[in-house]
Amino acid sequence: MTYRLAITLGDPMGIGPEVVLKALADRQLTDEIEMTVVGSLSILRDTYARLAGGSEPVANPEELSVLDCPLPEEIERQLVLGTGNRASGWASFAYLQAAIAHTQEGKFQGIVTGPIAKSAWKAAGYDYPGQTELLAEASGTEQFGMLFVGRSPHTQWQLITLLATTHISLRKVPKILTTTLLDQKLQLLINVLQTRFGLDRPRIAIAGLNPHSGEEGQLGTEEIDWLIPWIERSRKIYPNLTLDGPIPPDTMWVKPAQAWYDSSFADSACDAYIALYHDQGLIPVKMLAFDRAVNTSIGLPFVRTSPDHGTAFDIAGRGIAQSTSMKAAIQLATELVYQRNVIGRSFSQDFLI
Ligand SMILES: NC(=O)C1=CN([C@@H]2O[C@H](COP(=O)(O)OP(=O)(O)OC[C@H]3O[C@@H](n4cnc5c(N)ncnc54)[C@H](O)[C@@H]3O)[C@@H](O)[C@H]2O)C=CC1
Ligand SMILES: NCC(=O)COP(=O)(O)O
Repeated sequence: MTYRLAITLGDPMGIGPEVVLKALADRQLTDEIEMTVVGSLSILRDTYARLAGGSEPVANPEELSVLDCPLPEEIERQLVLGTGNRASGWASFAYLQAAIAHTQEGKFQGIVTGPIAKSAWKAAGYDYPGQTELLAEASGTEQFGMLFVGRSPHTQWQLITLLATTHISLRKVPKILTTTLLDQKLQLLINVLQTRFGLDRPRIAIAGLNPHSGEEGQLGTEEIDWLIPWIERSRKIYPNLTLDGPIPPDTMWVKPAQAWYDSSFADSACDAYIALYHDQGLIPVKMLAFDRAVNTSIGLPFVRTSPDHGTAFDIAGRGIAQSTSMKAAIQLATELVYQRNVIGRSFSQDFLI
């Protein structure tokens, strides 16, 4: 069987089209699996015309498989390169919807999404916190997670980070974090570590919520009230698992940072890290691996990955966007599609960036 990935352009006025064309110029990447770009051919042609002949190779859209999503004239007129607005939000939403519909028909086994601006979606009337939630809703998935995977170019050690909560205001974090939510996220994480990453007895670290994990209640009581009891209960439920924590959130990232640069620290680092809220997890991930981390949605009935960066409107059209995170997203999606669909196939370490 031939496996196929859909690659959406994301916001057409951001760097999505540029990083897609740069990534697809990499032959090694495109040899592994068939890929179809989902977006507007007119945008791809404009991007190619701007970038071709520059310092970095770019794929020619005429030589790619493209699922064209032509834009209505009224939308096209409102597009402004480097700006996310109602029209660009309309377009990026349409691209993702098309990719989902074709995936559900069985045309694709996975989707790699270009970055979108949530504010542009909102301006276009689409009220979703992000692409993850649309993918979950469209596929009828109630329990899903946002996982970031980055492989160190220095040591090959992998930083795997699950966000227990995602796109919500900081004020809401303590209200939304419950032991039921953590049960669901932990179960999803264990499942993906075992089935997709081959980690049968994973060691997982979980961050505290408060500074110094509450300092025995002096700086906050969530740890004493429910987080420590939840960790103790989870250790009994999953005896094959090592669950460390709650670890003071500032120091939790010291060992991963050491393992990122020096393989002699790999054994003291954990297989995966659970951050309780968006920035607690993504500041260290982006500090270490902004150029190569991949956001993957777990729990969906198909594979979904995305680069970790956003639309970068500030550099759109300048030809200087790095495509390494998009390449890593395509590579990880390829690996996950094969792992889901081809029993027993595994990839060598050097397959991944
Ligand atoms: N997967 C997705 O769809 C994501 C979307 N976003 C959205 O992106 C928009 C902009 O978010 P920001 O916080 O500004 O983050 P951003 O990642 O777009 O940009 C942050 C900084 O990094 C630079 N940068 C980003 N990607 C780069 C690349 N590939 N090569 C070179 N430089 C790069 C930008 O120029 C900017 O200076 C927001 O609307 C946000 O919601 C943010 C993260 C992920
Ligand atoms: N910070 C991660 C992010 O914004 C990705 O969101 P999503 O569009 O993948 O849901």
